[in-house]
Amino acid sequence: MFADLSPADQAKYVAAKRAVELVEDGMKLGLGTGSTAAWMVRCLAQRVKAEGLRIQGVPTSTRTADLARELGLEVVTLDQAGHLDITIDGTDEFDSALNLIKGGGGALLQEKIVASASDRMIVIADFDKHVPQLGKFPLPVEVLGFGLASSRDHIARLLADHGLAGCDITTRKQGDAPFVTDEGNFILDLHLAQIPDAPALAIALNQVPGVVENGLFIDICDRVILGASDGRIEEHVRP
Ligand SMILES: O=C[C@H](O)[C@H](O)[C@H](O)COP(=O)(O)O
Repeated sequence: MFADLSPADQAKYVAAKRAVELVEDGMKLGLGTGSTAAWMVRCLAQRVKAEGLRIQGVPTSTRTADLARELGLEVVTLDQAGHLDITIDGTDEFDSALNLIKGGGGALLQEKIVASASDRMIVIADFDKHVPQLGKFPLPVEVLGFGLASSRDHIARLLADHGLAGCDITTRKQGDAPFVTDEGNFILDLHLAQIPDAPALAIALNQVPGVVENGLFIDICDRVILGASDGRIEEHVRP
């Protein structure tokens, strides 16, 4: 199943496999979204099959739900599960405080709800995702379609107040059409380059009418597991 992987996939697999080792029989899990999280779903399905684990999974996107079902995992909604033991997800960036930028795949809203309903959030990634300061990866913000231009202008003014004047804000596209999230909303990508005060910006963005959620995950992630293509693993725990 895991033969002939590219170095990038080997790194993701190594991190995913390690995270799945922390899963115990009877747990309810949040299943993240993205290429790294997909490896976690595959590794989890393999363990469930081999060891007969009783696991319920709450997916954070239709993509992950489809993959989990295809591999035979039991999929339930967050409300059916109630409380979750662990969410395992990927990230686009993380800093040394284990704050994250997520949403490169557009799943940030369900990811944040699911991670926040979990006792622990474990992030899996390759070493390149570790940054000294968040912001190089464009910050995704999920917004309602109603009043999109007005919300974008409001965000631009807010960024200026946070010392980030003049940053480009783009509407995410899928082909020629706007990208639409699982919840039927749009994504604005904020090209900030650096975010001097991520906790403050995360709170401020969610005050803008029309903003549904932003991709800054502050004080949510408990542990990051990094994998490398040579099998090396590094773990960071939130101080
Ligand atoms: O919306 C997508 C998620 O936040 C992903 O977890 C994130 O973009 C990382 O994806 P990948 O593992 O493919 O780099």
